[in-house]
Order: sequence, then C-alpha cells, then structure tokens
Amino acid sequence: MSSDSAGAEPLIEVDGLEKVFSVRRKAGRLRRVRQEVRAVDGISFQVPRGEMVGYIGPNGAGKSTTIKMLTGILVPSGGRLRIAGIDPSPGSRLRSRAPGDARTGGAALRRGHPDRERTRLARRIGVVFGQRTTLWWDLPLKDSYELVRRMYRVPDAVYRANLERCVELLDLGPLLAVPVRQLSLGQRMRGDLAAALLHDPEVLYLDEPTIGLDVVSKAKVREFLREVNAERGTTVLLTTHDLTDIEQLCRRVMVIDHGRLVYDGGLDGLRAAGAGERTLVVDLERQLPPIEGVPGARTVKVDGPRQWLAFPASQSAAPLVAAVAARYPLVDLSVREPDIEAVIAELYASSRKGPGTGQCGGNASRAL
Ligand SMILES: Nc1ncnc2c1ncn2[C@@H]1O[C@H](COP(=O)(O)OP(=O)(O)OP(=O)(O)O)[C@@H](O)[C@H]1O
Repeated sequence: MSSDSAGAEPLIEVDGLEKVFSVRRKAGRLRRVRQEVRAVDGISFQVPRGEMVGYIGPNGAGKSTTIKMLTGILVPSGGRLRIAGIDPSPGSRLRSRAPGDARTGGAALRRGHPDRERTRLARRIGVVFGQRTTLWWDLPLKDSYELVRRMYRVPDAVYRANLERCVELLDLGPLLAVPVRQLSLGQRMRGDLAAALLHDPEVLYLDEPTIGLDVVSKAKVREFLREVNAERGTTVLLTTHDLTDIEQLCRRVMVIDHGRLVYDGGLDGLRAAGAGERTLVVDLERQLPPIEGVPGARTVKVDGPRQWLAFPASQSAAPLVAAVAARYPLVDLSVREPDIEAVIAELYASSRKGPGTGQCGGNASRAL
C-alpha cells in the first residue's frame, strides 16, 4: 500500500465480499446436478482516494467477478461494499448464500431495490474491459462519445475539456471520424479509455486494459493512466496478467487466488514475501572456478569472468560483497532484484497448498 495515501479517505470499501454462482453440471448422460462455484470467497480491502492498485491472480481466481460487483453489474452473495459511499446493491446480504443466487439476484434487485443506487454509482465510476468494447461498433468514435455525453448528461464544458485532453494524450485526433469496427485493437483500447473518462469518474476499473497490445500501445496506455491518476487524482483498480503494468503503475498490489486475497501490500514486500532470491553479479579480473565459501550465498552461474551468486531477498548484500572482495579479484558488481513473475508464480502455488503454507505469512506488508 502506498504509504503517503495511508489514512486518506477510503473510496472503495469491501468487507467480507462473496459471490457464489450456481451452475448446472453434467453428471452422466442425462443427469444434471446443481453445483456452487465460490468465485469470490470473503475478501476485504479498502482503497484510498487517488491510489492506483493492481489486482492480480491466476485465471479463474475471481478478479473479473470482483470488478463486476464493484461496478454493480453483479449482485454480491454476501458481505458489504461501498464505492464513494454508495452501495450498488443494498440488501444483498439478505440474499447471502442463497441457492441459485446467480439466477435470483437480478429478480431480487428488481423486486426490492430499484436500480437507483446502481445509476448513482455509474456516474461516479468508469470501466474498461480489455476483452470487450463499450463503444458502438458501427458509429465513428466521435459519435460514440456524443452518446456517452448524453447518457451521462455531461455538461458541455466538461465534455469538451475532457475530450480535448483525452484526444491529446491518446493521439485520437485522426481516429475520431473512423467507425469503431475499423479500429485496430490498440486504437480501440485508446478509444475505450477516453470513453470511460468523459464523465469525470472518481474511480476507474480496468480489466486487462493492455491485453493483446503491442509494446508501443502498452506504453501509451500506461503513460495515459499515469497522467490521469496524477492530473485528476482518479482512483484506479487495475486487473492484468501483464506484471509490467503493475510494476510501472502500482505501488500496491492485491493478489487473489481461489476467491481469497492471499496478499495485499507493496510490490517490494511482495518480492520479499515470496521467499525470492536476489542475485549478486560479480565481474572478476579473470575467469576463475565457481566462488565458494561465501556464507548465505551459492554460485548459480559462471560465464567467463562473470559469476552469479543467489542469496535470500531478505538478506543484505553488503556482507556478501565484503566476503567476495576479501578473497577474489573483484572488478565490478551489481545486485539484481528477484523476478516478480517468479515470486508471484510461487505465491499462487503456495496459496493452492492451503492456508498457512503461503510464504508471505510473516511479512511486514499486509500479507493475508
Ligand atoms: N456467470 C458465471 N456463472 C458461473 N460461474 C462463473 C460465472 N462467472 C465466473 N464464474 C466462475 O467464477 C470463477 C472466477 O471467475 P472470474 O472470471 O472472476 O476469474 P478471473 O480471475 O477474472 O479469471 P481470468 O483471469 O481468466 O479472466 C471461475 O471459476 C469462473 O468459472
């Protein structure tokens, strides 16, 4: 969690949130049985205003389901959530763990709770689903924006200012007259990002906004998100499988697996929590046999005069450097941080072994 936002007003508040889907599965040639899928299983977190938080996890972990509940698209089966003080599905706790919730949730909402809260919430949030566009397929981009303006009743001056800024930051000028169906994936994604921001939302949910994009388009999207966050203080919840998105944009990351939060804290803490190793890379004066006898380190690779020594991420490099320098002709050195992808893969694996086995349990960051 970013330390400078600690204590700031929470804009997103989630407490014991659950979503249980009821699905029918084949059991034999003719029989179907009803089964529960616990997609989100009692997660709690808060996001202060202005923070950019990564929300990651393996396929099927429950990320999209969480985002859909936070936008009001899905009704929770249990727990509480508030975004900008609004509960998009008031009364959902009454239906907690109700069998067949996936089918009855919508009806219950219509019966007991008009869509007023969800509409109020829609004005405060923006959403981009990387796999799906919210734009009108056959309309030029500009006409889609015009429709967004009317739907959200965006005042003229606000609309013009926001559109101008998005066009500038996302290079949309040449695309405004092009029908959405003719846009490339990267162009369409930029178009979707602008559409999500025209009504000045306080919260932006991004579900895989860089999926399928080339490196240049990814860089453009990331730069845009940084600008929006810095300029407007927009709170961002970012779901992605591309950890570079997280490394470049978020200081805080939440990891979900099997519907449960298994880590919530800083990226640095995640590296340390994963029992990862750092690497001391040393350049010696000449090629020598693998370095031995340095306490706490082991030589993992030798390439000419260069050698790589792995050591626990939690340990200081200073004594290792001193030990190597005392016995070997050292010319240069560097320390490499653990690879974040490896750390996260390890975290997923350990969370699957069951509670209590995760390596992050004793970390100073909020490991869960
Ligand atoms: N409408 C639904 N009906 C039944 N099960 C569902 C439904 N939506 C999601 N699920 C199940 O809930 C679980 C979580 O799915 P979800 O889409 O939230 O995962 P995810 O973390 O977003 O995965 P991915 O990274 O693959 O997009 C999965 O087991 C999925 O099959």
